[in-house]
Amino acid sequence: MEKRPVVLVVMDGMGLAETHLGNAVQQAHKPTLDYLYASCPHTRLRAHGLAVGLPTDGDMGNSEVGHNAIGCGQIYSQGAKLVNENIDSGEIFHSKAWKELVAFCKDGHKMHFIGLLSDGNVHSHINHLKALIKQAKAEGIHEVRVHALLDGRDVPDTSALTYVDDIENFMGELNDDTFHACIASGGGRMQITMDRYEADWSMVEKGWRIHVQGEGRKFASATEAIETYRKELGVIDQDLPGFVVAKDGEPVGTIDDGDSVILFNFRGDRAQEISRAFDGDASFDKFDRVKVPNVKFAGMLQYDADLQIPKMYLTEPPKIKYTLTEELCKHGIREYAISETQKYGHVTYFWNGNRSEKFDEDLETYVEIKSDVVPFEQRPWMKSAEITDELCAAIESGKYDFLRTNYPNGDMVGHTGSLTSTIIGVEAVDLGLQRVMESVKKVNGVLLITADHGNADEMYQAPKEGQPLKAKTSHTLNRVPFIVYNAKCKLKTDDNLGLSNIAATVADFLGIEPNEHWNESLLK
Ligand SMILES: O=C(O)[C@H](O)COP(=O)(O)O
Ligand SMILES: [Mn+2]
Ligand SMILES: [Mn+2]
Repeated sequence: MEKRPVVLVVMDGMGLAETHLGNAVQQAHKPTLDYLYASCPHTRLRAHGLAVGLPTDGDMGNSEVGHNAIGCGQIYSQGAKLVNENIDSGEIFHSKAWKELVAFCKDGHKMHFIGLLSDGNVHSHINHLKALIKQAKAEGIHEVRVHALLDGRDVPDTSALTYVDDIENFMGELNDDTFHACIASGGGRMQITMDRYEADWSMVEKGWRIHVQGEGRKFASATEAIETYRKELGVIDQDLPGFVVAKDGEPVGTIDDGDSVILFNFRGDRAQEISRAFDGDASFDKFDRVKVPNVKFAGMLQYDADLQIPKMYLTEPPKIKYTLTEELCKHGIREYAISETQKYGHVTYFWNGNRSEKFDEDLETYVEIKSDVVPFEQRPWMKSAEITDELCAAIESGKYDFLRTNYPNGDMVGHTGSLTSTIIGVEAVDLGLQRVMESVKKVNGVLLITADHGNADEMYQAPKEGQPLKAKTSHTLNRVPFIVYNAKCKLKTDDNLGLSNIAATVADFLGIEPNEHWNESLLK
């Protein structure tokens, strides 16, 4: 095959749904995508469940597992599954980290659990938290404090109380004369603690003050905080401000010297910054931690093995080998990756099997466009134009053989639950694609277009008879497109094909032999 530059575009969160109702992808004015579907080879891929290493086909896809699969051409058991197995076998409680943390806080100190309180299974699962609390009691811990990040992004938008009630009932049943567990602090996941890719460290600082120092608005319970904020602000769970649970004016669970802290999220992007705040020495300068308690800290997983974030962890992360980048570097292929902050790590860190370091400084170029820190329903176009400017220039420069990008709009705007804004987000992507096509055509390249999972394709929850439609903020279980522009080819259409079939396809178009460990190419 003649050597031509290959460009791969991931339209984050733009899946394929049958229904038109609430489908921002279908409802958008998208002449470019319409043209591509009408005139170019295309197929559908699985982007959820077993096809991306999740426990069951009931699990929706997400960016981590999606970009891992695209970037390594294989299916690895992912965090959600590995933690389940580690807990089911009891191995987790024999890990070095668990033993050290238990021993450290046993006498008169507290064990803290910080994490996303839901069953979304994207960053965490409430069942994992329950298993850890139960075992903490069994091993003689007296005090447990939960710092609950409220979801509403991977689960229904106002479901926080379901999970708060669930964990409080669970802890209530365990509580007795020797053991006391309760919620100590929390807040919406888009307000505190769970920033990613250094988009907004002030979120992490807010979380630190609330969880560690007990500094924030005080309430008698998490329920009171949620109900009060909902009444006052009318916002959905992910946007609820931080709160501290207090009794007689005193926080019930600050993080103090001698305590142990477990971050029970398994996914890495939104877990790294708070981990760095806990693990960081005196040189940590992202915000003023005021006082750093002498604690032992562990993550549910190690979120970046090269950078050792965090140093202690309960579950071994998937060891993703034979990545596309590694293989392309061996062949001297010059790579270019670009996105805006919110998805920058998706096309670098997740893409390369959760490694943020480059394989080859000379062959790889990474570009980050700074994301705005605004509610994305107010700026649904996000940085699509700026990404496109840079990408088109890179394509036309002739300096790169393989270029990739992620347009975040369908996903980031989709998560806000606003159908109108998400339609505009999809239109911004469509405009970007049109410009990318022109550049690809100029250099006689090949353009591949796909998505990592659905989101914008279903903006309403399943309708319930007699009730008004409710916004849906989470991802979907739908298939995603795979489209080839400017290359004559025939694509396979088997129902079992998924994101892990893309790596070999890219290799085919670049004219190199796919790695033997990769799943088959989509080319017939
Ligand atoms: O972290 C998030 O924003 C959501 O939980 C998942 O979205 P992503 O998998 O598309 O990043
Ligand atoms: Mn995504
Ligand atoms: Mn998403």
